[in-house]
Amino acid sequence: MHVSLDEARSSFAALLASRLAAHELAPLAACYGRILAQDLSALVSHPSATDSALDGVACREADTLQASPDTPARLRLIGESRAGAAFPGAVSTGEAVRIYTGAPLPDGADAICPVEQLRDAGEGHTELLRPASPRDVRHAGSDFRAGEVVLRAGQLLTPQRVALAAALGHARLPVRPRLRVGLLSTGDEVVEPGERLQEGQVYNSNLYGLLGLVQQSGHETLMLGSAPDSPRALSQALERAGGADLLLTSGGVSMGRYDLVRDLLIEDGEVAFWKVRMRPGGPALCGSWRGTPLFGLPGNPVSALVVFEVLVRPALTGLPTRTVRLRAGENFRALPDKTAFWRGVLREGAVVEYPKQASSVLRSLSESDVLVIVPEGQPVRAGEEVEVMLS
Ligand SMILES: Nc1nc2c(c(=O)[nH]1)N[C@H]1C(S)=C(S)[C@@H](COP(=O)(O)OP(=O)(O)OC[C@H]3O[C@@H](n4cnc5c(N)ncnc54)[C@H](O)[C@@H]3O)O[C@H]1N2
Ligand code: MOO
Repeated sequence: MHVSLDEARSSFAALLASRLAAHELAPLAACYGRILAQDLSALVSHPSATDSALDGVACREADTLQASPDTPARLRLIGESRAGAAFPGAVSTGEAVRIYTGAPLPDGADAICPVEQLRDAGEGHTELLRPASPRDVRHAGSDFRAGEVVLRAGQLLTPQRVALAAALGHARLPVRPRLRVGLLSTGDEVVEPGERLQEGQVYNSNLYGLLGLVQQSGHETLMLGSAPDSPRALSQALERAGGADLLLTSGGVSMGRYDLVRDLLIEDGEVAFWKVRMRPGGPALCGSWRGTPLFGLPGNPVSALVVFEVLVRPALTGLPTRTVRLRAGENFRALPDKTAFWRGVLREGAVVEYPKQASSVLRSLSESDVLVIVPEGQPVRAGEEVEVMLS
């Protein structure tokens, strides 16, 4: 019986839940691509003191309101404020302090005039050619305040967010555990790239798609090679994954005599679901083998990678699939009982269909820009908006 996309996602997530529940502390430099496990608050405020956004002078705005090249505001220079060496005194009417970007604003000053708008007036004075601006004062805590939650549990740690975490004052971050994911390709016909290909054989492209996708999702991979179509060879290959948190297989989940992965689960584990209301990827299989969660991806190369994006990645990252809406540049057909994920190409601000949609055409993923999501029985007309995933 075919399950819905939501049922498939929650069923797989439930199988992984206990393994993903823990968290560990990782140094910042090891956090790229990992998932934050707890909310993160700022340990300090930024800026830590009210400071200047420009190199120039700090003064009182009221002294400079009429300043122009013809009627410059003449101010007496009384000192300097540098990052790390604040001016110790206060600025009074008619006075200015030289200041540099990021240096603390002296007491009494409320505005900045940049160096490009200054003219030397001799005798320890400077002339402002335009009014000093309070907008170039950066107030303490205006970016974030100590104690404020700035990053949220579940966020993917991109380089930008790791940089922000460093700015918040954290040296180590609570991250979700890395699962060890065993990857196994199945099929007598599957051959490693670099070897000689006989007629009827196919190179093991699925492995090289899945390897990268698992790593991109923040987890470790364990290469189990490929297994021929025999129950014994299959279980021997999976045994090599001792200690894996998840087994990811490709091929052998459809209706053929040699589609053996499901039999393996029936005999030595449990089937959580088999067949999902989606295309490509209908025959996806999920369950556990000897207590280890197993996801059986279909062998067709497009199906394997699309099922990963739609069903596997959300569970591995804990993040929902990110979609955007685009204008359809042509009609997209719907399937009566399956959500379709058609490969789409961006053209003139709209999305059109990639010409070859067969699940065996791996080029369709390489040459398309998005996966167009067409819900069951709801065709999309040209000009309407359609939801897409980046592929
Ligand atoms: N009678 C039916 N036949 C099929 C059905 C069906 O419902 N009834 N479903 C079709 C669909 S949809 C898909 S998808 C495939 C899935 O089949 P399997 O998961 O059993 O995969 P295989 O039969 O082993 O291989 C399918 C195809 O993919 C190539 N392949 C396999 N492994 C790799 C790999 N590691 N790298 C690259 N390519 C691979 C394989 O050579 C086949 O061409 O079943 C349909 N059939
Ligand atoms: O849906 Mo299969 O997964 O199209 O070839």
